[in-house]
Amino acid sequence: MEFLTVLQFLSPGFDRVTLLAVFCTVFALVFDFMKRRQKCINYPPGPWTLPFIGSVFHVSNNNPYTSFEKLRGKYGNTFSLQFGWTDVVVLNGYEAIKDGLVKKSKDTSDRPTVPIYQRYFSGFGQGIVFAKYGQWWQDHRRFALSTLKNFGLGKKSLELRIVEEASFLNNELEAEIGHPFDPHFRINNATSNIICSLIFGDRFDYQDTKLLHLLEIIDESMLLEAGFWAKLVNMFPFIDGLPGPHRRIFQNRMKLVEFLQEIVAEHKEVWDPNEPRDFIDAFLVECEKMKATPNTSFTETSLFSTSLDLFGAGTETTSTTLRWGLLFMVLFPDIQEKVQEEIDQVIGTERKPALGDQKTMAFTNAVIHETQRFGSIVPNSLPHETSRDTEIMGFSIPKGTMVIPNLSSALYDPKFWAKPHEFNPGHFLNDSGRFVKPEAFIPFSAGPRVCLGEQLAKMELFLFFTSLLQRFTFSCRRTSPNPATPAPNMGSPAAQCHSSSVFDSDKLGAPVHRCVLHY
Ligand code: HEM
Repeated sequence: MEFLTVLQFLSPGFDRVTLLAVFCTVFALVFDFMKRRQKCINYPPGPWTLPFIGSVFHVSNNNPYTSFEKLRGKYGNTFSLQFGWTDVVVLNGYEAIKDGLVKKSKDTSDRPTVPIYQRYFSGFGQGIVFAKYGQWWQDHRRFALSTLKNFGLGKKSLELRIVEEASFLNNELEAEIGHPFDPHFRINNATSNIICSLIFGDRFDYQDTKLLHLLEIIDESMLLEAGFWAKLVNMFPFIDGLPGPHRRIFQNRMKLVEFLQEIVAEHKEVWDPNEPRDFIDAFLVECEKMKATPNTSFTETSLFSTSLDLFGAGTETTSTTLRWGLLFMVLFPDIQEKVQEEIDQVIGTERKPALGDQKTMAFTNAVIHETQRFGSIVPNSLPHETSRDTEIMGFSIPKGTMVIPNLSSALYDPKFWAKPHEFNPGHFLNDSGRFVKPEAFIPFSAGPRVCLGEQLAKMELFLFFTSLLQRFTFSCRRTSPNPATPAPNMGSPAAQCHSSSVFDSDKLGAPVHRCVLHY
């Protein structure tokens, strides 16, 4: 107020509100001008910007991929944007993403401070997903990976757990014969049960209303986090306290924390440090070990953020990919038939699928990979940030710039894919029908921040997908409109066929051993 009084003294006749507005505008213009000067030497080109809002209006909220493609056509594979006052560089095509995330990984592996997550995590440490690039992230990522390995990642025990869960899922779907139903949360429940087994040492029944509520919460939060309001709050953090849908994100977060608090309390009652049963037990052992270390990041509060990261990241992603897979089977029945022929040949009808089958099931493997490529469920990865000045594709990028790896642009890069905009399992098969993986296949991103759950997700995708297709045939309900050919990059398949995302099933008699599940 002192400052305003001085201004008022210098400009008599103007009221305080007018003076404040004039001052803010001048400040914004000067700040914007200084930023432009700072960036102009060899900075990636980009569209024009406006003070305060930057170039955000050049990017569609519903389909950023199309906007990025337009901008890429005009400015090239490495172009710049400005979201509010945040400088952003978008990397397009496999070559630019590899240069940015792999070759310059030491410079680009930080995460930006996203205001909505800053509030989201306040008091609970950084977790892993949005942790800054440094000791905390390194310690927690390493601990999570090695603990998940100890509890079965890549081992037979976890494989058997997934196969068992796939049977539960099949039973659930079978129980719906003759009734219309939506598979969304059952598949979520199945994938979430795998990560729950690793973190909490337990699974949840498909009728468990508590878990169902939590899965709905995660689903809602993910939609809200990608929505308009969250973007607005990230650009203008000061509106964070205003009412709006973004506040649900914080409320949902608290519900998840409360759920975890209960589970941790139960664990502590029967905790034996010599025999950790799951991730929570192992984390508590680590907390005990590090108790005497000053400023240790292994505390009970950080257990919440890390576990929630694994729980959230490990549920929706794999489940969404599986639902894309089912939708593609509905849309391409000839491909579904070929997958089933391979299943019948290699696995048969009685034995349960095993990971070892993968090497003799080139076509099924190709279909799963093509589902991931064409579905592109995390189209822009997670945002990165430069932790020091760097150079990507010959452009100078200053420290503190947000880097968006446009993963879809690599997954549809015409240099690597013969028919990038078609669902074509042939992309992963060579002339003699053997499975091959082009290097531009990066749905899990690349570099040090590559998805921590890649190995787990791959195990789950193969075992769940083959189990489902061993038991069922998926097709469009005779009375339903055919689900529209999906436009990928939209995240969830339900977004494409909302009205028809209900399955209906009826059983065919012998000699066909599969049930038909109708979309
Ligand atoms: C099909 C399934 C999945 C896909 C497509 C996927 C994709 C991704 C992508 C694109 C990233 C961002 C990488 C980057 O910043 O460049 C990521 C990060 C991450 N994912 Fe996944 N993910 C999947 C499943 C999982 C599962 C099952 C887990 C559970 C263990 C998981 C845990 C994580 C974590 C913890 C991170 C943050 C890594 C870090 O910042 O160091 N993901 N994932």
